[in-house]
Amino acid sequence: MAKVALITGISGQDGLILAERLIRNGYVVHGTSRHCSTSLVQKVRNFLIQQHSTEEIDQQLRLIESSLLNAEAAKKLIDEVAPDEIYHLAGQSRVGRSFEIPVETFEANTQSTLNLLEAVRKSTSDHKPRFLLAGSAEIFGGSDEALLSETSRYAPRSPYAASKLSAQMLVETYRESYKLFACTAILFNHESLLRTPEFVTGKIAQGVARIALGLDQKLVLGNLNIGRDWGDASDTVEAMRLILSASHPEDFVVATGTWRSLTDFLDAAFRVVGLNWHDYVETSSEFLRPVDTPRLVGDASKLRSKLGWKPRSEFTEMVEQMVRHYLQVERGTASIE
Ligand SMILES: C[C@H]1O[C@H](OP(=O)(O)OP(=O)(O)OC[C@H]2O[C@@H](n3cnc4c(=O)[nH]c(N)nc43)[C@H](O)[C@@H]2O)[C@@H](O)[C@@H](O)C1=O
Repeated sequence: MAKVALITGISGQDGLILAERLIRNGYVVHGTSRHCSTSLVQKVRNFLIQQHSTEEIDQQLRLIESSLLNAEAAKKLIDEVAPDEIYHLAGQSRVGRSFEIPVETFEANTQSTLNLLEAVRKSTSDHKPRFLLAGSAEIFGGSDEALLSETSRYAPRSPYAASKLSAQMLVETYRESYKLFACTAILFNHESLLRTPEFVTGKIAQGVARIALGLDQKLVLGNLNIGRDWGDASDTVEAMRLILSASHPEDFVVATGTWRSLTDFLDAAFRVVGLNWHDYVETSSEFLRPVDTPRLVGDASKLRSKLGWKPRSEFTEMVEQMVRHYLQVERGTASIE
């Protein structure tokens, strides 16, 4: 019997990459989205069709419209799909935006997690599904530790970070008190060709492409004095799979361990088209956050040693692929989906 996975938020960067990986591994994948519009269904299928036949997609993929904010709907979803594994990726993922919509952020990230955990707890199925939450390194946003691990001090500094920390605490509670196989993957920044310009890496890749093609003269950013541990989404998704396949439920930091400044990213991105970023980048207060996270670097030793995870991709190569992809998008020969 094929394993059944439920991916909430299947149309996001991680959801698409994970769906592709699970289908490749023989799973039947049920993916939820708040609105299953024709364009969303097309977006998911268009992505998967690059790697799979139409028959495989028809047999192994089901898309479901579902609001996880409704406890009854979440319960019905779990009962009907009866998944072996749940990857809870849906939510409001923009840190800056969370300062403007804290209530919606908390509902999308925390209430949804509680509803799903409750649905799993109440499920009468013989084998309860394993549950993974896409957590966030932002829970350490205000920390001054050089390398952040599972035991680092929590220091949320945005409504987004607070919502992710609360969701993670719910996962821990259900694991310890109700003995569910529930884990949080504490994700550091991870990028891919699917990264949209709402995030700084996608914005830079798009901006560089537009400047190189003569469509824009400059790229306007916010705070340049930041650095991140930018990994590759494909490696991150592999970590999620490993965490749910482990013998015990545990939380794991997912990070490369390497720090890059935003100007390192700019350097690498502009170099792809033979330009110097100093000539094109400007800053504006429009893109500043009320409180920013200056630096986040993770220590994934636990994931490496216990589950054998190793990031495979390399920073400069990843940046180059993102810029080349956006060059195609801006020339009109590819879509960011
Ligand atoms: C781990 C964490 O990772 C991601 O959150 P993020 O780190 O906030 O990602 P970002 O790409 O929006 O910002 C990175 C940094 O870049 C600075 N920055 C400068 N200028 C612009 C700018 O123009 N736009 C944006 N978006 N950021 C800018 C900005 O101020 C910030 O310091 C999400 O996946 C999130 O879901 C998650 O969990």
